Order: sequence, then C-alpha cells, then structure tokens
Amino acid sequence: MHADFRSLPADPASAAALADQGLRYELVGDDEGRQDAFSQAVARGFHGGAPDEQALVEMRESSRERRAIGVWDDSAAEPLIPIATVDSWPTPLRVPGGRDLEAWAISVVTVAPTHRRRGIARGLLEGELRAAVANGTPLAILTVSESTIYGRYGFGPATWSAELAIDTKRARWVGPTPAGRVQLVSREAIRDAALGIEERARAAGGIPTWRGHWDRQLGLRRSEASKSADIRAVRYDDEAGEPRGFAAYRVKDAGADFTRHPVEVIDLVAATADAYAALWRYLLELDLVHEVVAHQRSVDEPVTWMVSDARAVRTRSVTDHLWARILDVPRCLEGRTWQRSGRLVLDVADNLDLAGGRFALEVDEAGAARVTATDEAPDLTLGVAALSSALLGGASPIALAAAGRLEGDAAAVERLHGMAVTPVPPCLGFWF
Ligand SMILES: CC(=O)SCCNC(=O)CCNC(=O)[C@H](O)C(C)(C)COP(=O)(O)OP(=O)(O)OC[C@H]1O[C@@H](n2cnc3c(N)ncnc32)[C@H](O)[C@@H]1OP(=O)(O)O
Repeated sequence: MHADFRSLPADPASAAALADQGLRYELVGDDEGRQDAFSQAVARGFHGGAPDEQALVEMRESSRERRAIGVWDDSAAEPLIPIATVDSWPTPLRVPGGRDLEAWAISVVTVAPTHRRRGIARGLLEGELRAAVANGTPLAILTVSESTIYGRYGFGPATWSAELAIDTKRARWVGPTPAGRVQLVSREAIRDAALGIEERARAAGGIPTWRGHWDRQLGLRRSEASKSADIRAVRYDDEAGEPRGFAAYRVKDAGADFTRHPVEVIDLVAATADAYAALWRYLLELDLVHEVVAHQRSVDEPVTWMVSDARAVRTRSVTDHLWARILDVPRCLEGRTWQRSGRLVLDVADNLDLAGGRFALEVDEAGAARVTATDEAPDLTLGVAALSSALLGGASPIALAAAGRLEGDAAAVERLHGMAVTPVPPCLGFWF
C-alpha cells in the first residue's frame, strides 16, 4: 500500500482529459474551506438539502479519512464549489474462507446537473481505478445509486440484499430461545459497542464500519438530532454478560389503529447465532406492532425458519448491492477460499486494460488457489465484470453462462460454479 493513500496524486490521464474541457481535477486535501465546498457539492449531487455549519463540521471527519477528489469549473457562477466529486479509501473486504482482501472503496460519485453526460464521471471512475492500481490494491468496490452506471468500467454486482417485511401477527416465534439477555440501552451505548460487535459479525462481502457511520445510522450527529429522537436500541448480552449483537429500530406512526405500528429496523448486527435469534425475537414480539421491515438483509435469512408461518416473512425485493471490480486477477482469486478443488484456464477480457489476460486457476483440496499466467487454450472466456461478480461466491456462473457473459463448454461452466458459489451468500449490510 502507498504510505499515505490520501496523498496519491490525482491521476494524470484523467486530469489531462478533463483539462481539455477547461476543468481542474484535483485532490481536495486538508483545507477546510475546500472540504466544506466538496461536502456541499456531494449534498447537491444527491439532491440533499444544503448542509448547515454543524453538518459541514461533521462531514469533515470523512474528508480527513478519505482521499477526496473534486473537479472545478472556474467559469461557473459559484467557482469554489466543485462540479464533480468522488472519494475513496482502502479497506479490508471479507472474502469466502474468512480472510480479508484489500479493496479500494469508492463513494460519493457526483456530477452537477449542469455538467452531466460529457464524460466527467468516466474521468472520475477511470482515475479511481488507476489510483487503486498505483496503490497496489487488487480490487475496487462500491455501492450504487443506479445499476446502469458501473458495468462499463468492469464492475459487476457481487452481493445482493433483500428487503424483508414481516407480519408480526402471523409470525409466532418457534425459533431458539437463547440464554442471554436483550437489554434496552442508549444509542450512545450501541455506538460504543458497535465497532467491536460488527468486526466479529463481519462475513463475506462485509467491510469494517467506522465510528462516523454509527453516529449517522443511530442519529447521533448533532445536525440530525431532531430527526432521530425516535430511534430505539437494544443489545444482546450473552450469559457471561458479553455484548454479542444489537438492533436499532424506529417505531413509526400507527395511523388510526394504535395496535398497528410499523417498525423499521435500522440495523440488526449479530456476532453469534444466539444474538441473531434473540434480537429478531425481541423485534417480532413488540406489542402494538403489526409489521417489521428490514433493509439490506441477506438473501438467505434464517429468521424465515424461526417463525410458525413462513409466509409471514415476505421478501419485498432483492437488489444488487455491493459491486466489485477486479484489478489484479491472481491476487483476487488467490485471496479467497474455493468450495472445491479443480483446474480451469480463464481468458479474462478487460476493456480498460487493467487486469485482463489468460490465467490458470488451480485449486487444491483445501480450497487454496494458485493462479498463474498461461498461454494454454482457455476453458472459459469472460469479461472482468463477470469474474468480479463471481469472486465473492454470490453469483451463479451457470446463470452468467446462460446470459452469454461467460463462454465455455457446460462441464467447465459447472466446474467453475461448483468451485465458486458459497453455501452462505455474501452480504454487505449497509451503503457506503
Ligand atoms: C458509487 C457511487 O457514488 S453511486 C452514486 C452515483 N451518483 C449519482 O447517482 C448522483 C446523480 N447522478 C450523477 O451525479 C451523474 O449523473 C453520474 C455521476 C451518475 C454520471 O455522471 P456523468 O458525468 O453524466 O457521466 P459520463 O458523462 O461520464 O458518462 C459516462 C458513461 O456513463 C453513462 N451514464 C452516465 N450516467 C448514467 C446513468 N445514470 N445511467 C446509465 N448510464 C449512464 C453515459 O451515457 C456514458 O456512457 P458511454 O461511456 O457509453 O458513452
């Protein structure tokens, strides 16, 4: 890794391409005035309200921990506010087998409505991918506002999230009854315990959270205090009194019938099976509640099996969530554990010329991979986006082949499927 990723220079090729349009593409750096202008541009780019003084101070925290890039148009009416933004930071990503792979997380990609569709986002994205390569990071990741934007840069969806709506009047608890306790605690207490619990709970597809994330999720930022007083929090402590999980939720307005409050689960994080069961049970047995809605859940939630009537748990939607982009094929494929042994020669196409080539993937009985460049005839031909989708074990190579995103004979496709797909689907439980 680069000694200080925040000072990796702005990518010269993107700087030159944007300079041709009279635009300055630059690191935001440590100047608070520039950081605040960047935050204003981000809020505007996502159709948010103008941040007040307090919100700007709070947003400086992420400016200090991320590498932020802005694009300035000196001819604009407000030339100090960038017309485009992106930020990024290197982070561990949990991969199948329980190890972490370093990933370049990319966020807050915005282009002002006055400057859209003239290649500025392309400059930002290509610049980020080249910066990640310069940093020695083998993978880039992001969560997306629209699933139409990032495939062209070699990203593929790699985890999926479900939105669950549970009818609590039908969902009689038949799951386990753990021996620990669910305790009502302050949001501050959850914030203080969250990082430790989350780190133990992190499964494939997960990246570590940060304190500012929890301030925001739990409504603890001073600038958002008035909107979040209704957030309640519970913690599960095991028999020894160790915190093992928590849930934050909001009971919404019941309307005319006071027995029918909807509950929105803001987060439910469980480091143990006991914590998982106890927290769900608590939520599903709240009085005066008829429905519990939870977002960014796994597509294979055990809670479905913990209630008397499985149809009480309705999956409202399943959407792609984390997108991944391989930048170094050998390091990514060797970084994870595979489900079965086998050998395949993969021909990987990359239209940005960052990671493509022909590689022999050899997996031993323990699931450990060795990946070497080769000029043998390929068993499978695929784009880097399809390989990135398969990396975390959540995408089906059989379906990718049926869709024409992976070519090869059926036996080779099935071999990759058996090697890649994991029994537990990868999951990232939040947006970044
Ligand atoms: C990781 C994240 O931050 S996700 C958040 C993404 N940001 C947002 O949703 C905020 C609102 N939207 C925006 O700010 C802008 O519209 C952006 C950032 C999505 C696109 O910025 P632009 O500068 O207009 O994109 P740019 O002109 O570089 O387009 C590059 C290519 O993407 C395509 N494209 C851009 N936006 C979209 C879109 N929303 N849907 C489909 N295609 C798109 C363009 O047509 C172009 O295609 P081509 O290369 O085949 O010609």
